[in-house]
Amino acid sequence: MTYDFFKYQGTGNDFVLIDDRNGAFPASDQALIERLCHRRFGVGADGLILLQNYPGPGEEASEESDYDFRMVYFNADGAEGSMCGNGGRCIVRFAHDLGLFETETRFLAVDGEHVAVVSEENISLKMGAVSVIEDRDGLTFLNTGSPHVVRFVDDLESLDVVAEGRSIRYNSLFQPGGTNVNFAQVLDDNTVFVRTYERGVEDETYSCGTGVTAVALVAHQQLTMADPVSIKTIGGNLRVSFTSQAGGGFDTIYLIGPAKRVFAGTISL
Ligand SMILES: N[C@H](CCC[C@H](N)C(=O)O)C(=O)O
Repeated sequence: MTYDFFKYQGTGNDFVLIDDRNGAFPASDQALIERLCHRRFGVGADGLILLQNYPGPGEEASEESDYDFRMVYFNADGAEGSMCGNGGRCIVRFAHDLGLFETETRFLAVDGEHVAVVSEENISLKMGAVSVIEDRDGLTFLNTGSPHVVRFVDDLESLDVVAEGRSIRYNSLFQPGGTNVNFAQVLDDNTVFVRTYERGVEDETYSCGTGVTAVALVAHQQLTMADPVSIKTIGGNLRVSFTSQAGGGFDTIYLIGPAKRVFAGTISL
């Protein structure tokens, strides 16, 4: 079998994208997906994303669920992950490149509906609402589609993100699922530098979309940083805009930044 694939990256968070509208890709083959994401034995990526038809076989679309496509996201370890913000921006660029919509799209992901707008450079992706920011034994924890710890530090450049991140990722407070871990340093009144340890990749990535979204909301709540928050990651710059609710939650959250096609190829099995 052969499968055409495309490689996309969003601020250095990189993904194998496959047009699976015919449903032929063996999505339950975890070892295969892990191998394709491997940087020595495969294409190399932080995750693999399928673009599927909505409704799928046996599903019925209602008027409210008139989606352009469905996003199915796998982490580099081959397991289906929770929501991926940079992957979401990449699949929107992919769907746009495939001609599935012109400027605005609605699609379905594991955490529900997303809308997104494409401009020349940037993809603005609407994220799910966040109802609560928790304190778990002094660690700030929230779910922005994926689970995230946010910790502010003074010297992010020299921090051992993998060692520190891994110890929090496996902390019993977050089991059985574990958590992604973001370390953040305030650079100025509305800019934060973020480095993320990603579960499922089990390493630091160059950028994490749901992670920087989490950091922006915590920066607003704990440090009164104003909307929109500018984020610097190793892989580039992002912006997060949001509305804060009286009860402490957030909605109309947008993750904004570039997403690009890098190359195309063919996987032969
Ligand atoms: N890189 C992704 C996060 C993937 C989340 C994944 N690591 C998990 O928790 O399953 C992003 O841009 O939001």
